[in-house]
Amino acid sequence: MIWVIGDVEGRRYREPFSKGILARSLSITDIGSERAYEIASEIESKLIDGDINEITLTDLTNFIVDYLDYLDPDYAKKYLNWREVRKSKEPLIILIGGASGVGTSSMAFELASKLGLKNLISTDMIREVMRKIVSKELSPVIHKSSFDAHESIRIPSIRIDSIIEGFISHVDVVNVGVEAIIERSLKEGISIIIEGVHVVPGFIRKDLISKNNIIIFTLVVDDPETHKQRFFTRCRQPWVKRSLEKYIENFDIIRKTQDFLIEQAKIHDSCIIDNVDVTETVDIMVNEIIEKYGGLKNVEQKSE
Ligand SMILES: Nc1ncnc2c1ncn2[C@@H]1O[C@H](COP(=O)(O)OP(=O)(O)O)[C@@H](O)[C@H]1O
Ligand SMILES: O=C(O)[C@@H](COP(=O)(O)O)OP(=O)(O)O
Repeated sequence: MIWVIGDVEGRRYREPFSKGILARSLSITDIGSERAYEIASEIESKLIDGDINEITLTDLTNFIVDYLDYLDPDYAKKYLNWREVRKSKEPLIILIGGASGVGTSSMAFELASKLGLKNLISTDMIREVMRKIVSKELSPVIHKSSFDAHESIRIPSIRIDSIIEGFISHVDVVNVGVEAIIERSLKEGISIIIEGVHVVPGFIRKDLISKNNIIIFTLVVDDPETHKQRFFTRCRQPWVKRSLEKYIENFDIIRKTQDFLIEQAKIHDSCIIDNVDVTETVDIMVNEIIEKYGGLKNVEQKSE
């Protein structure tokens, strides 16, 4: 048995070396789960061959980095960068927005797997809970979708496109719930990914979004045909209950909401990603996170 020695607030602890834990921590590189497990086994064998049955977490990390560097310096670099990110005293809160069907749910899942983050919530789910609390009479807009919320606006404004007005009203209400999740995550120190059409640059309270440990991405699908196909691939899954018709009928409106999201992302200088290739989308998000968050040991609020 190899024991790994660490300390929390000066109190020493030890836990058995686990190839599974080590393999999962290598997910940030592009090694792939099978090879990651092989590398974890190779590292374990080297420790045993070196008659090491107790090792500090720091020495184990250095041992892993040296072995990764020997295999491929890029593996070591990605592993080290990610460990820097995880040293921060603040939780990592990742917001992934985008019009319906662009891939926010799928990319959130891929990113969570890559980063080893356990908490992931969709704004659709937040909205569902809020719908139970707020009646249709009191807030008709929350009981609609983002792309048909305009139908619930009782007195449409003459100054703004009614579709965008409906979208704004719908997003604004759901954001009360989104902000509650962000506040809870900050309070508890929980890293989380929040994804969905209701994550819109400029809609989340400035005192929250200005924190350096909160990062927002806007996914888009530039090509309309590719975007439309996404609804077909999603509805192809036998367990998916949402009707394809509803999205195809409202496709032009959904594209209009995407144009609004792009406008908002540009105004608020937030990262826009054309979500065409899964690996590329995830790599862009990982690199952005490491760049923005990696050097922060003690996260402080950005100056106003
Ligand atoms: N980068 C991508 N390349 C190919 N297909 C994708 C990509 N991102 C998402 N998809 C697929 O598109 C469909 C819609 O994605 P989903 O995550 O459900 O969208 P959203 O949550 O934004 O409505 C799903 O079938 C998903 O597998
Ligand atoms: O409100 C909306 O635009 C969609 C967002 O869901 P995604 O398409 O982004 O999953 O929710 P809906 O009411 O269609 O279930």
